[in-house]
Amino acid sequence: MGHIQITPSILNSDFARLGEEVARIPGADWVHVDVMDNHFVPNLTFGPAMVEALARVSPVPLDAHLMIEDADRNALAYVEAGCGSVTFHVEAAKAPVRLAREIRSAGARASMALKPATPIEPYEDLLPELDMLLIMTVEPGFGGQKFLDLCLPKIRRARALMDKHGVETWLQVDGGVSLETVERCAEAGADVFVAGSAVYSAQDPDAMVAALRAKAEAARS
Ligand SMILES: O=C(CO)[C@H](O)[C@H](O)COP(=O)(O)O
Ligand SMILES: [Co+2]
Repeated sequence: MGHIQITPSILNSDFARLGEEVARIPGADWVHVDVMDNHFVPNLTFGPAMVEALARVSPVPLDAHLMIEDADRNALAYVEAGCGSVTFHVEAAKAPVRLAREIRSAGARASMALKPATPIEPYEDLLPELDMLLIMTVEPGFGGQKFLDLCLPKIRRARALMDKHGVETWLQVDGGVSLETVERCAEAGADVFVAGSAVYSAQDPDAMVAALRAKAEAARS
């Protein structure tokens, strides 16, 4: 299992002041950028030009979460925009192995996401192709939703499969992660934690990053 990483999502931050919003979380490991196309999910956010502008000012690297159809054709634009990690949804990729290899060849970490109802087992053999697996803990589309406890067994099963294959793949959780739920995720085997509303609704977002990290680290020991 990798070290604990905290990745605030800017989805619930102030879109009119994005440069200032990312400057409020210097203690984060990554900034999580939720790209939505109004087709794969019923919501619309940023495209590559906006992400490229954010990458230029962010104090930490960008972790793009692509909730877009036709990931095969569109994912590389986010590597070119300067993201250090690019996550595509397996439900939106026609050729996930080829896509993961293309993302890696282009110079970013390759990551694949699973919606809550998508099982991990059919994708076990893909784990060595991935730098990170994202297990969604809400239905993708919106920030501020309630954490789905029904996803915890899948996190445990994914961690067991990673151990079985001896891979270094990080295990990210995204959706409803807060001081109330972060321990459950860490105990189940997650090591990378996305938190949007928990971080940006806090008085001091960087202190919330530290508090989430402390809870996750304590849950693991
Ligand atoms: O991918 C996402 C939604 O589809 C977001 O990353 C996620 O919901 C973060 O926000 P919150 O922590 O408020 O749930
Ligand atoms: Co996300």
